[in-house]
Amino acid sequence: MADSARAQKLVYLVTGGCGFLGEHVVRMLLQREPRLCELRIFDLHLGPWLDELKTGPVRVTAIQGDVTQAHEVAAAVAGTHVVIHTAGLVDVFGKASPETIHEVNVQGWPSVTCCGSPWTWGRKHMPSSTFGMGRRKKLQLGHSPPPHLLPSPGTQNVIEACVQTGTQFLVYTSSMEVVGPNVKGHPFYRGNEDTPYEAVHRHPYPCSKALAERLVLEANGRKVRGGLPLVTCALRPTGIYGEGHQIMRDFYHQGLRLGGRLFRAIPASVEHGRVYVGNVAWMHVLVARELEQRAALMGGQVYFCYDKSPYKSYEDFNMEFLRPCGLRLVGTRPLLPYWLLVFLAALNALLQWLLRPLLLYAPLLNPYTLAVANTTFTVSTNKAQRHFGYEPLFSWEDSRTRTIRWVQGVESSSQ
Ligand SMILES: NC(=O)C1=CN([C@@H]2O[C@H](COP(=O)(O)OP(=O)(O)OC[C@H]3O[C@@H](n4cnc5c(N)ncnc54)[C@H](O)[C@@H]3O)[C@@H](O)[C@H]2O)C=CC1
Ligand SMILES: CC(C)CCC[C@@H](C)[C@H]1CC[C@H]2[C@@H]3[C@H](O)CC4=CC(=O)CC[C@]4(C)[C@H]3CC[C@]12C
Repeated sequence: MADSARAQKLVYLVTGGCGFLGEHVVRMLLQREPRLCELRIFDLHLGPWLDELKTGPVRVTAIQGDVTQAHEVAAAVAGTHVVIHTAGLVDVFGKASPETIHEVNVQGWPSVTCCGSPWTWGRKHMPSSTFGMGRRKKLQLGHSPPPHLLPSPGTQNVIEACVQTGTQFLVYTSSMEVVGPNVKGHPFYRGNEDTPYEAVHRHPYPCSKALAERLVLEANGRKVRGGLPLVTCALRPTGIYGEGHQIMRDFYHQGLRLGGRLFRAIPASVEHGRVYVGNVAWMHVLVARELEQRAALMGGQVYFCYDKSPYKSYEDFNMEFLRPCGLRLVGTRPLLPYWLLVFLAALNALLQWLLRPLLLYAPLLNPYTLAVANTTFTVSTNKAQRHFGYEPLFSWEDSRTRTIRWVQGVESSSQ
């Protein structure tokens, strides 16, 4: 590496750096950001694989911490140039309470009802939101509590830490879920960042991501310590797949238990947007790199994460990896009628509620996951290419091969 590049000595922080996406972002930064001199990895749970990174030329600092603790976040952020905030509670199965999801993903404001939904978490109510646009001024998510009333946790902590310690660049991992699918099951077909879509959420996870994204975008332009403006932007991956994808692993094991078969539940015509984890990581690295030079263009913007992965139903897409590992998908049409799936999903939700005092019952199928899996949501955009020159680093063939290899590794390691 050229001395001049190294001389710039950039310090990066990746929150959630030990998660599925976070680990790929960390590895990508080490491979593809020549100006890096220190990489801080902040996570609730640190992985043993971090040790192998500590022998390279970049100083790797692992920090066990909790984003809901303002002082821990501030200590980790102090002295960094760029923060990539991927940490989050990704829970659509009802494992965590709505309050916990909100606290980790957004801020410590336990009494917020999200996005015009009847999903009441507490006393306050927020009106409906309109999403599907790239510009901050169009966001209509209702009124935030006044800042002096905000306790600190979650994404709010990360923003405040940047402001207080003088870190100028913040990249936030948002989600397609910020847009949809909405509770009405409207399809979003080949949409882009400007496609109008009625984003109405009921579930705590998309609500929390939508609120957090708004906080991040609204923070763009705030003066950080030293007087420079904070530059923020948000990346919205669709369903991420690739090495380390827990749900893929679960489907694989379920298929093995069922004698090498999975049973089609969702019509093949329902398309679901997917993106390879390596390309999502690459987009994060590129955004972080370009934010300084293109602050006026990129600050306060949202970008869908996309690549050349084909548009398919959730199950058909998974079979691209599971078929070469010996599984087959039974049925060209769903085996169970949709009304029965709706009934089973509702039954699961009821059982979860009844059993809660005794045990955690969190199956894959619930009314929310059924609605998401059963609604077409695909993106088609080139905004990232136009704004910061993004091209997928991994072709579809490459992404597929890497994922298959990983699933096959899961198989051999579990034997
Ligand atoms: N998995 C997916 O398909 C998609 C994920 N995303 C977003 O990408 C981000 C990363 O998601 P994944 O890697 O899939 O999830 P993950 O669960 O594998 O990673 C999240 C990481 O955040 C850490 N974390 C959780 N709570 C924390 C806390 N209080 N303090 C510090 N660290 C904490 C976890 O320990 C974990 O390592 C999340 O923000 C998620 O909302 C967005 C779109 C799709
Ligand atoms: C037979 C069942 C009906 C099939 C259930 C599949 C579901 C578990 C998954 C279908 C769609 C997934 C979600 C989607 O990819 C979008 C997501 C974005 C995120 O930010 C987090 C994860 C997720 C909500 C993802 C979760 C699993 C599905 C609901």
